[in-house]
Amino acid sequence: MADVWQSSMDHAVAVARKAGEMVRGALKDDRTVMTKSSAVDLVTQTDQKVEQLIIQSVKEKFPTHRFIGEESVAAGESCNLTDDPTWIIDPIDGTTNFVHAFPFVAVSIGFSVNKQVEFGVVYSCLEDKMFTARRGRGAFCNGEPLQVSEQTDALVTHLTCVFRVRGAGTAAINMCLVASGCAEAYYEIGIHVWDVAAGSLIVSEAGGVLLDVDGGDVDLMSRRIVAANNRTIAERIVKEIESFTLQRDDAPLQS
Ligand SMILES: O=P(O)(O)O[C@H]1[C@H](O)[C@@H](O)[C@H](O)[C@H](O)[C@@H]1O
Ligand SMILES: [Mg+2]
Repeated sequence: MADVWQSSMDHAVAVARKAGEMVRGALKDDRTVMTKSSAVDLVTQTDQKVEQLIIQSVKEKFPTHRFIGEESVAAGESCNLTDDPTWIIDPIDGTTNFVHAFPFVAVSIGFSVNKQVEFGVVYSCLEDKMFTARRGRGAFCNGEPLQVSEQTDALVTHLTCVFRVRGAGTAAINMCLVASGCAEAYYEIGIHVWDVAAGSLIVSEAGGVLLDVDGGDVDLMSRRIVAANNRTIAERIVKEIESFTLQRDDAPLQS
């Protein structure tokens, strides 16, 4: 990656830290649910405030960059990835955790150019862990290099009856667990591009493998992903799970 994106990445890390402070503060006194479109799809005022904080601060520094943010899309903005530099933002990944004070909550910022993720930042707010990756330059947690595990006996961070299962309740942190070598794999159908844009690069830069749940190449707009420490485990998951298709994130908006 050309060094031209380093200042964007530095800004992403700084604003993710600031956003994390806001999330930690709100955990103490502002976890009220504003809307609930399903049992798992909650929105709080903090989700919206954090997204605004990130977008405003990026706009000031990089006025030509574009955005895909969970709350902006919920408010009706389009979710199309173009070749332009684009910040893909999940202000609180793990909103249900946040509402319950379950201590795994992340700010996730992916940055894509020419539809390719160039860097990813996941800040696990309560653990105070800053996960970062730049394409071709490795993945790190608080500055320490990350490497996926060499285990062949898989611990998986999502539901399946074949593997041992743990789950943090946030796609971004689940993927960082794989990148850190604490779990061998994560898969999910139903996630969105903002949940996995940053985490997917962190996994692949830590030496992991990404697949679609049908075994093809991963497509960040398809709402499905398998992330594993190696291809054998990724392919075993593909074989074991029953896949299905959901409306893509970039499907045309219904008029
Ligand atoms: O909506 P937010 O941003 O909190 O994120 C989602 C998580 O990332 C999923 O892993 C998880 O399974 C849920 O779908 C959750 O909603
Ligand atoms: Mg999310």
